[in-house]
Amino acid sequence: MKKVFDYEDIQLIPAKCIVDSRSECDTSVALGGHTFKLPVVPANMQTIIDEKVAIYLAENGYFYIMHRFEPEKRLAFIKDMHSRGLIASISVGVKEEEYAFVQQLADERITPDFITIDIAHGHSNAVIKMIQHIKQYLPNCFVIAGNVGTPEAVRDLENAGADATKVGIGPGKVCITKIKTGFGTGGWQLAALRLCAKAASKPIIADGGIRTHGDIAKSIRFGASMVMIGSLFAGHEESPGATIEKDGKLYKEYFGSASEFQKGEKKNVEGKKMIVEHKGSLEDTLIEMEQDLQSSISYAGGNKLEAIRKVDYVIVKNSIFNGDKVY
Ligand SMILES: NC(=O)C1=CN([C@@H]2O[C@H](COP(=O)(O)OP(=O)(O)OC[C@H]3O[C@@H](n4cnc5c(N)ncnc54)[C@H](OP(=O)(O)O)[C@@H]3O)[C@@H](O)[C@H]2O)C=CC1
Ligand SMILES: Nc1nc2c(ncn2[C@@H]2O[C@H](COP(=O)(O)O)[C@@H](O)[C@H]2O)c(=O)[nH]1
Repeated sequence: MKKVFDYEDIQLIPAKCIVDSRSECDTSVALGGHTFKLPVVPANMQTIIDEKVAIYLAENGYFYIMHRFEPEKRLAFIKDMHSRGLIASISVGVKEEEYAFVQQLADERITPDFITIDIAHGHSNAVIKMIQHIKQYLPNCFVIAGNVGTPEAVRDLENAGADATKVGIGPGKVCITKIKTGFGTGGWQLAALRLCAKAASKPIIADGGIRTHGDIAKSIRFGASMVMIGSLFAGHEESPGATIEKDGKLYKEYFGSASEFQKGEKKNVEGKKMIVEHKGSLEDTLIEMEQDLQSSISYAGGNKLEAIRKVDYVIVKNSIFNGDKVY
């Protein structure tokens, strides 16, 4: 069995600084022929992103992936984003009607810039078939496929034509897959990312388990091109989740895409609903993330994101917080 670790077990080792100010460090990243301000994408979940948030992110140079839980809105969404000169990035599942939707896009000569195939167990013939279907009908679309947790899965989806893969089965904050099924990368997501990245020949998106901004830098170090984040983006003024007042304090709801609440039935439930403290504006969080990542790059001894990939690290088993809470 391989030695495994997770985000809280790792510290990156500083290298000599080459910048005079952290503001000189460039956090931008290229994906699918576009350059984005941060290697970060809010999770394609209904309490994290809606049309308004997508427009805000796209207009301000951030990557986004719209969720797939209001399928009837997708066509109009793509047209609206394109009419504004913004990228269109949507999600699909693998059921029969999704094949018809992709066909409809092709018939109407509408190509979203990015399509993410978003299912729980992405190492499957269902996802391989959908990748091939999208590539046949929308060959210019950048396809992200997931979720997976093994090098074999990354290779299979890349070989089927995926342009990027999304890694993470069960590390999410509202995930109960690990408890309900006994499977996943929960508790060793960073080590799983490392194994997957070694096998990958295309970009990897690390998905789930990010609890601090430092975890973004650690994901980059272990091979991610981009990091998908749910819980840290939940609870903002702009977040679509309902606002709840409790004992005079404001909270917002954050629920799993496989929760009973999302599904509307108690069948194959692998997610839960929780409330998170109200966090203020999304813009402030994005700016803080950028500043923290600029600082990470400076500690890595560079002025670009790639510098982080080269740093050394130590495993400090479960001790980096010295018993403190994360925040
Ligand atoms: N990243 C993660 O760890 C996880 C994420 N999720 C999220 O929850 C949402 C719902 O996911 P999902 O249930 O896949 O979506 P869907 O309910 O749309 O299921 C997609 C298809 O895959 C099948 N399917 C799902 N899981 C399995 C499995 N373990 N084995 C075989 N077939 C399977 C479903 O059939 P059937 O329902 O009949 O089995 C269905 O046909 C997604 O957004 C997903 O990303 C969910 C769990 C884990
Ligand atoms: N097992 C489940 N995973 C889920 C569900 N809904 C979303 N997700 C995954 O979690 C991440 C976000 O993780 P976070 O730690 O940043 O909060 C998200 O991108 C999905 O991959 C679910 O119901 N069950």
